[in-house]
Amino acid sequence: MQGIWTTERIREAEGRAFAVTPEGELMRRASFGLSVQIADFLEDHTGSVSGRRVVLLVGSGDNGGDALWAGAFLRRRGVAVTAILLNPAKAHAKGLQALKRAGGRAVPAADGPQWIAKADVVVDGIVGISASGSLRPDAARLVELVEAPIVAVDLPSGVDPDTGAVDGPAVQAAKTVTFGALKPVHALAPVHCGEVVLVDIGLELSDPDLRRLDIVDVAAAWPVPGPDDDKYSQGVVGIAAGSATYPGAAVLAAGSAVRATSGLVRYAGHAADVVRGQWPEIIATGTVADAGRVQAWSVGPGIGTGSEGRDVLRYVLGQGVPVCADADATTIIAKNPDVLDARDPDTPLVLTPHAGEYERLMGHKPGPDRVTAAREAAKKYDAVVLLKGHCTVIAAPDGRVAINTPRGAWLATAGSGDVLSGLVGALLAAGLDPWLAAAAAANVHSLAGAIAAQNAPTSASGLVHAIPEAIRSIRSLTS
Ligand SMILES: NC(=O)C1=CN([C@@H]2O[C@H](COP(=O)(O)OP(=O)(O)OC[C@H]3O[C@@H](n4cnc5c(N)ncnc54)[C@H](OP(=O)(O)O)[C@@H]3O)[C@@H](O)[C@H]2O)[C@@H](O)CC1
Ligand SMILES: [K+]
Repeated sequence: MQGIWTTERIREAEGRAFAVTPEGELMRRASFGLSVQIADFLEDHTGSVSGRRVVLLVGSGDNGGDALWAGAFLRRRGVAVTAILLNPAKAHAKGLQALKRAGGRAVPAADGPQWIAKADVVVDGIVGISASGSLRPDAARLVELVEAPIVAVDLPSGVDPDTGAVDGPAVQAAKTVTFGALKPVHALAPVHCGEVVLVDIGLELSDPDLRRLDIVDVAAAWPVPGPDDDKYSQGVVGIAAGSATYPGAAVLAAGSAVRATSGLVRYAGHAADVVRGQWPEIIATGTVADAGRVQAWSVGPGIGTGSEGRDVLRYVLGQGVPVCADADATTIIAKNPDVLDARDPDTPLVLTPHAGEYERLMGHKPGPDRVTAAREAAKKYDAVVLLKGHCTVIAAPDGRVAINTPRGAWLATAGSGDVLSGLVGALLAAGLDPWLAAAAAANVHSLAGAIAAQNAPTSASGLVHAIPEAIRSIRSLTS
């Protein structure tokens, strides 16, 4: 798993590193690594390094210092470097001196536009981990003029380092070069960061605040049958979804569970005939009480929020097995919290709200800090909370948080959530830790979306059919 640390933790680690390294050494490591990455970027995008024109946007702190020092290193490789100083009096003095000594130019913001127009690459050294709020007007005016690709220093300026929130003008980078460790912005604002490259500067950090699942983690977690397994030993999942009028949710959630693992899938609900017709391998019954034993339930999509849905949810919560409560089940819980009385507190519960369902559950919107929002809901409901959005945040009641960074936005299609709930249910039935089950499901869900879409719109059915290919491609990395 990739660890991600908040800016507070990064600063603490920097403080420890400062105490044992010569003055300026950390910045030297950071800016040298940055210069190498900028040169690589130039090579990739223009075919050469020497003779190219790089413009640095330099703010008033060490982020600007990194940019200035990197500019000095790039001069040695024959790059023409111009620094636009947003606040000349506060520009990093030693970095500025180094750039000038190396033959670089420094100009005030008023002269910026003419240099920006001629740049092959623009480097964003406006602000780093001490950022607050979106870009200030002087910086925003210059960024707006940029047509060349931008390489961001540490993080794209204007994006909140700890939440990834953007509430005004912000840099949209093609590449972000960060130092020491990944920060939340890198997982939560992928569109603004572009490609993220981590330069090691020797920070020592443990116990990440957040995590991002590597594809190898997903491959290792995904249940694979052994020679002694049969259809029961791999986990039987029950799907309670859909209705006679709207059988689609049932077909998608149950089909997704079929595709996810080799365990048995039971379906219970009014869409039994349709489900059986689409998926002959599913044992389908009319009611949850008739469904037989399962190792986990996935309940909610399309069951309605009336008394019947309530009874179904109460029944599955009382079975002493892990439950993934999705869609209508979330709304039922929000409106009738007493249904949770049926739950044995020791059995895992996974809730999968989108922002609107979150608001129903918590009485307020998730807000810009989605990690804290998911953590609060996980605590309140003593459940794993998978907060849907462009980036999915998965919080466990014990405080663990995983971020699933999307692969494009193709998943924003009708029925996509039903597919996710089937995946989570199948992994819960296979016995995965519920937080890992939710995170791994989100990961394969987004990969299946990318495979199904192939740069054109896809459907939830397309997603279901792409699940085996997604699992295959993940497993190919480890086998
Ligand atoms: N420490 C280390 O070991 C290492 C650190 N390294 C580097 O240092 C960076 C952190 O540097 P830092 O702490 O000096 O502050 P930084 O982020 O440059 O901000 C500067 C000032 O900008 C202002 N400002 C705030 N918000 C703003 C906005 N929205 N738009 C515009 N301006 C805004 C605000 O000042 P104000 O104008 O409010 O007085 C703020 O104080 C880090 O990201 C990494 O790149 C690396 O070299 C590795 C070693
Ligand atoms: K920056």
